Amino acid sequence: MDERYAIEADDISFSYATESPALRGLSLRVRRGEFVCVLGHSGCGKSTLLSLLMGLLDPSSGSIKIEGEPMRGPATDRAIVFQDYSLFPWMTARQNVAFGIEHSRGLAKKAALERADGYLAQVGLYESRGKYPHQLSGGMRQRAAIARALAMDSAIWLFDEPFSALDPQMRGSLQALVMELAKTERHRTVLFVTHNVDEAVLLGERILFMAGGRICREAAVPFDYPRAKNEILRTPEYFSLANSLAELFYETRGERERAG
Ligand SMILES: Nc1ncnc2c1ncn2[C@@H]1O[C@H](COP(=O)(O)OP(=O)(O)OP(=O)(O)O)[C@@H](O)[C@H]1O
Repeated sequence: MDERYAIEADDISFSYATESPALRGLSLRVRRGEFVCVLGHSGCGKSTLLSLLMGLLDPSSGSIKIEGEPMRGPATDRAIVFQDYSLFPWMTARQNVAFGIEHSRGLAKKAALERADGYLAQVGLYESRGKYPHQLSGGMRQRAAIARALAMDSAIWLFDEPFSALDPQMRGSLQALVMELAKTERHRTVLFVTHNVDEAVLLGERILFMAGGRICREAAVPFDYPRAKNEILRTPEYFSLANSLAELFYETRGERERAG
């Protein structure tokens, strides 16, 4: 068992029933405590990869290890945050967060609700804890989803384009929140899927670029944490990395159709 890696995927392939393969021999390694962003065109297999890493789908070939152990389906060592918030609409923000605590840690309802308040405060949502999802803005709902992931105390966080539907200001404040929670509070392992080059460069320590169901390129991000967007945006390193990633988007357009 290799202690260095939180996630190891070796040569994994996956096909949906009627489709050409969504993943084709993909391999990746994410070190413990590393923040890795995954970029790629729509349809290149990013969400499928996350579903396999959550244990919601099984690879048709290849193997996955989580914290050095063979994948055994969904477990609380991994939490996922989706673009569409995925909160229970009939529960308040507080109840949504408490639900995960109650069921993953076996706490009584009252204790779970009290614990939930702490996590909601951490994401700036304490005042709105009694509101239902439809009473919250998109950004607030995403904060609640992040509080739920915090409450699960999972060592690995998977994000599937969580901020794509948000306006730039909200997106900026949630990016800062995720970086702070992932990097300063405790070293979590994060795999963050996004379409957005700027977001990948701002957040990631390493960027994996996917095309045609596998990883075709990777790049190290040359900035230390904590990072401030307005500082890194002006550097030549930022400009050069963002440009080379934008070029990759251009080069790999239509890749999946060619591969299929
Ligand atoms: N449930 C499904 N049934 C059949 N085909 C699917 C299913 N989910 C995804 N696919 C197909 O598998 C391929 C990979 O899809 P996936 O959602 O993983 O890509 P993605 O990179 O996450 O795309 P996006 O960025 O648009 O979310 C696509 O061709 C998609 O149409």
